[in-house]
Amino acid sequence: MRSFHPSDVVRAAEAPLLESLPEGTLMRRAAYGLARVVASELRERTGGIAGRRVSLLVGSGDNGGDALWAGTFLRRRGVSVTALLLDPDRAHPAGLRALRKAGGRIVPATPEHLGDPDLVLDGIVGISGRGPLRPAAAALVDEITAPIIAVDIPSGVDPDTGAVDGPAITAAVTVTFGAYKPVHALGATRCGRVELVDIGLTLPEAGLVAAEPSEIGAIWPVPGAEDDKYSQGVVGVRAGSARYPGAGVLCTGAAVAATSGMVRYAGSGASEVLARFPEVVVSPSVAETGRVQAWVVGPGAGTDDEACANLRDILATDLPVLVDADGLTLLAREPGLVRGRSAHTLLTPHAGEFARLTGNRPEPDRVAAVRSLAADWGVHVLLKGRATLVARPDGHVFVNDAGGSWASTAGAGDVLAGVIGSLLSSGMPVDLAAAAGARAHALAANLAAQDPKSPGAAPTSASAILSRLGDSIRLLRTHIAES
Ligand SMILES: NC(=O)C1=CN([C@@H]2O[C@H](COP(=O)(O)OP(=O)(O)OC[C@H]3O[C@@H](n4cnc5c(N)ncnc54)[C@H](OP(=O)(O)O)[C@@H]3O)[C@@H](O)[C@H]2O)[C@@H](O)CC1
Ligand SMILES: [K+]
Repeated sequence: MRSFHPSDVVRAAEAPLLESLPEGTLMRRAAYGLARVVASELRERTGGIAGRRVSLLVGSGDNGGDALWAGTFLRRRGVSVTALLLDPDRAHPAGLRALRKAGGRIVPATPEHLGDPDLVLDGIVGISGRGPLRPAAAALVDEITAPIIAVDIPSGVDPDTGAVDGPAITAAVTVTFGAYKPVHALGATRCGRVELVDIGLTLPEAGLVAAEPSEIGAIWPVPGAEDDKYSQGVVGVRAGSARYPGAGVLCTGAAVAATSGMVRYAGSGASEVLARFPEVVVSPSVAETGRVQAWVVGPGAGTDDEACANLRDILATDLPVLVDADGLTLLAREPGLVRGRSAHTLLTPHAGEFARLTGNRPEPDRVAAVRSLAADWGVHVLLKGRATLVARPDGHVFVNDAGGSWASTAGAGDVLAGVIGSLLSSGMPVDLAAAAGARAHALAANLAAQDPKSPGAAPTSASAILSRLGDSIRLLRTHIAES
């Protein structure tokens, strides 16, 4: 698992080391690691290190100190270094002295001093930064055309929420120290590739984690020697309606593709489902559906009296239930249906549905928002987005950065619900099922946007995502073989 630690936790972990080590040791450790990444980027991008040009954007705190020390180490390798000071009176004194001594140029932070660098280091703010870039920094950053390496975090992006509320850095690479911070998962599009430099921090267990692909591959249920179609789990799908038959087809098809057990469909779209997926066992109603180990309810299922009665009946069982889409609209009117359940419930809202459930949109602090809904209602919550979050009622959160936004297409949510539902029926813990489903779905969307016969990517669709689920699961499972 990859852990993400908020800034107050990182600061607390730094404190004992700052006490016990000679002054400046921790910063030089961080800066040395940063300089190594910058040097390798220079070599990669320009074919060499000595004689290349690096500009440092230096703010008023230790983040600027990191940049100045990294500049010092790069000077020693023959790099031409210019430090642009945004707040000259507050720039890190020891870093400034070291860079000056090493032969770096130190200038005020104005566009005419930017020159034509090969790389720019963003040392404007680190974990004490709040809000967007201030006007002088924003004006300077506007002029930059070279790739930017962010020091610890991309400045202007909130370190703990990844929220952006005005001008901010978009980095090609972010080099972080001691621990990944929430921004590296929640604001991934601003961070570029993220490299972690170990500075020897001892950290507590994190409340925000991401599963590695190999970990998802390792837990993905596949039939064992003794398994039959029932023993692997049977999922019931109550999705689709006369108005939205496609939702039933997509959701059921995804459940079929995700695991090898059995899928039962209940609803008015049975003939459409059968036409596309003859392996599904269909019945016209929830009451007539055979035994299942988990339910998916809601995608395209409507909000009429019958849909409401079905939701009630399904939630009255002692089985894990995933509620999505129209099911969430109904729940928003009657939250009592899930609050007292003894079995697990997973709600899978997008931001708009989240607002319907709680009265507030989840931004800017999506992690806090999803935790609060999960704790208040005693449910698991998967909040969709580029960074999908899965919160347990106890506050533990999984994050999955999709690595692209190709899944932002109609019907993709129906596919996600089907995948997770079938994992739930296999008996997988709810948070892992949701996190694994989100990962496989995002990967399938990225695969669907690509074509092995030509480079690049193109818009895709929910049907195409469904058709690449098998490839996605195979890829995740190959990671086990490789590791
Ligand atoms: N301690 C150590 O040994 C180690 C520390 N490490 C490094 O230190 C970093 C944290 O450093 P830090 O705490 O000194 O503050 P930092 O993030 O540089 O901000 C400085 C000041 O900027 C200001 N400011 C706020 N928002 C702003 C904005 N939007 N735009 C512009 N300015 C803004 C605000 O001051 P204000 O102007 O509001 O008075 C704030 O106090 C950490 O990320 C890591 O890089 C590593 O080297 C590991 C070892
Ligand atoms: K920074």
